[in-house]
Amino acid sequence: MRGLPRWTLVPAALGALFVVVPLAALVLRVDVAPGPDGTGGLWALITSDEALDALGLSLRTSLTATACCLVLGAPMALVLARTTFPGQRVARSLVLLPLVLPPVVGGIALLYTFGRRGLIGEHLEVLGISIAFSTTAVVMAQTFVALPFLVLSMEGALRTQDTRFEDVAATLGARPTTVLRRVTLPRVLPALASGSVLAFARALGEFGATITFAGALQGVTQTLPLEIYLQRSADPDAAVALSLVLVVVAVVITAAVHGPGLLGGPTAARTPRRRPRPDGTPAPRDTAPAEVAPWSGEVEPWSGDRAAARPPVALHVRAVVPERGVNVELDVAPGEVVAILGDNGAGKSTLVQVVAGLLDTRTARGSSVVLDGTDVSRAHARERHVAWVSQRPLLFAHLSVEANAAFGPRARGASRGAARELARGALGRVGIVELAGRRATDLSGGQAQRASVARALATDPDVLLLDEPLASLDVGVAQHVRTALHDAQRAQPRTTLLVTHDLLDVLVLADRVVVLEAGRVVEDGPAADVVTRPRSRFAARLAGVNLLAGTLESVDDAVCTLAATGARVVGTAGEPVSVGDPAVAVFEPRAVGVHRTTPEGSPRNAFAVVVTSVEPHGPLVRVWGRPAGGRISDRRPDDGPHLAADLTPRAVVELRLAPGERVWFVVKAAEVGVHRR
Ligand SMILES: Nc1ncnc2c1ncn2[C@@H]1O[C@H](COP(=O)(O)OP(=O)(O)OP(=O)(O)O)[C@@H](O)[C@H]1O
Repeated sequence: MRGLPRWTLVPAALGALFVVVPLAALVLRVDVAPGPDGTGGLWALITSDEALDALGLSLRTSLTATACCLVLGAPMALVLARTTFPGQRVARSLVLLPLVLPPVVGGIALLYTFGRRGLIGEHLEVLGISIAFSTTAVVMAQTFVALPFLVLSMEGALRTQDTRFEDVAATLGARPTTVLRRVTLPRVLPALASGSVLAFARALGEFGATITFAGALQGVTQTLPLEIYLQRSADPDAAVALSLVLVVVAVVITAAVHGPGLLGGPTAARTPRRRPRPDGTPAPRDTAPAEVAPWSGEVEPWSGDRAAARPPVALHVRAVVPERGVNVELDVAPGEVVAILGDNGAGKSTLVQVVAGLLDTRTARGSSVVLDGTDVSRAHARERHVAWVSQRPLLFAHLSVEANAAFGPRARGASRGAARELARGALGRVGIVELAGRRATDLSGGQAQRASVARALATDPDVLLLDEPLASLDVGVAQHVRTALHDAQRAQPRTTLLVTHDLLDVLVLADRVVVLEAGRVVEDGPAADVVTRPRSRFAARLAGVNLLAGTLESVDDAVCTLAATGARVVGTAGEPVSVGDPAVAVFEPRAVGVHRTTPEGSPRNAFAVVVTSVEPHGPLVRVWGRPAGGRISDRRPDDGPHLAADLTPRAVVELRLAPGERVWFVVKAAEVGVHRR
């Protein structure tokens, strides 16, 4: 009752009674015992020849109709949920029409299609095939009314499924049919099962379409609902007894769909089953750092068949996706790890999707991907030999960890044994070979992400695409996975694009850094340079330094003046520069002094700022400010550079610094490094 108004109980109870009382009345009307003359009685009535014929026919035809619904309905649901085509809404409405049509209308429609003089029936008749008023007609009538139940149930489940699982399977080399069989269908199995049960139930209870299209011939077309209807006037007791049989069947079916733990009913909540550990303690939950199995650091020998001989490949990508404002061109050297950085929406994932072949060619028109000199732009994701690891592990929940890792090699045609060996080798590389037998759902966040990396490595990809693989992990767990990635790369250098927002990833994993801004490359250089001498605002933020961009106005020996947005910055050039060069001025937050009044004398830069936040930063306090007119007048304050100053807590108290205060940020010219953009 939590949170529910009490009055809802009344209509709810009335509704329940409305369903239960008529059923109770039916049950009470049944004469279980035979009459005084020894005839009648429930058992005799439901075991009469007519009743058994009708029940047998109903079960046979309903099962056949359910099979037809599966064969036709599952592909229909797949097409409706996973494709787009003109007139799709209309097609969907037509498919679901039998749900709202009176069944008798369906029967008439079938008659005019498959009857003797029907649209198709008259041609079949010439061939000696007569459908109407046969058992086949019963099955067709039942299929006609039951099909939408299966389509609706499965389409709904497909629409809510995360299609990235299928993307992963494709990048692992699986063909569409393999993806369907091994990834899509297992994931919608509960919906498929409940849809089938509902279709079976609807077929079993079907009356109107059947009597119109198939008639009522005992043993041929007279199903149980027809038998009940016909007995109603001849023998009401028999009709009631047979109705009870249908009620019992309906109860069993309802229990199968909604009963506890059965076929994905509501009480069978999809919480992943966690196996206890051998010592009896519960299996670990996701993302709990303390529960990540300690990694021994040992690296198992790589047993990939192609690994030893094959040198890493070079990658050239031109990602042009106009709808997303992305236009990026990139060359990656063999075995190089390139970190792709940038703000949210900068185009990092889009770049990765283009390389993986996960965008349709219309969306990514103008894009091209060349691997080791071979143009794979038109190749399907499965043919590119490019593996993709995303922020979520996307492990196939119905498979073990080892089967997940073996998925790629199997999809590429390896035998079971060979795939298993490759999977174990890859799991060993990321330090979780001892988890091979676990279900994928029984892993912590860090273990799952390592398994996901192993699954990618097991295919020995030409290019590894890591799209924020550590972003969803706790710090400690991320460190485990980062180390695993680092060691895997050291053991076998692999051309890699690593999307990240984390400086540690750059420092530990990347050879080179590319920064994207609004779909364009704004910085590209060796990781060490980008971190120590950032040229883009994003890289400066990552490296924890202040950055102002502009054009060099004057150069006097090493001292130069940069005209930044509405301000002049004086600094020292660490490389040869000339007037007119686009350049950036970079300075550390700890070099910034904060003053309440305009400072006097010495070659200093002073920027009027409005304090935007004050936050702890190790033993110091970081004061963030946004230029506020004066030395820097930013026309778009929201886009203006944020400047940081690191002060002692005492200085913050003395200056009474709080968001909204106007102060001066002051930095000596000698502390400002200037370099070309
Ligand atoms: N499926 C999509 N359909 C249309 N536009 C999209 C789609 N996915 C992303 N975009 C848009 O494309 C641009 C680039 O998005 P993308 O996901 O590549 O950025 P990102 O750098 O990976 O961002 P984040 O760091 O938030 O993941 C954004 O403007 C985004 O809104």
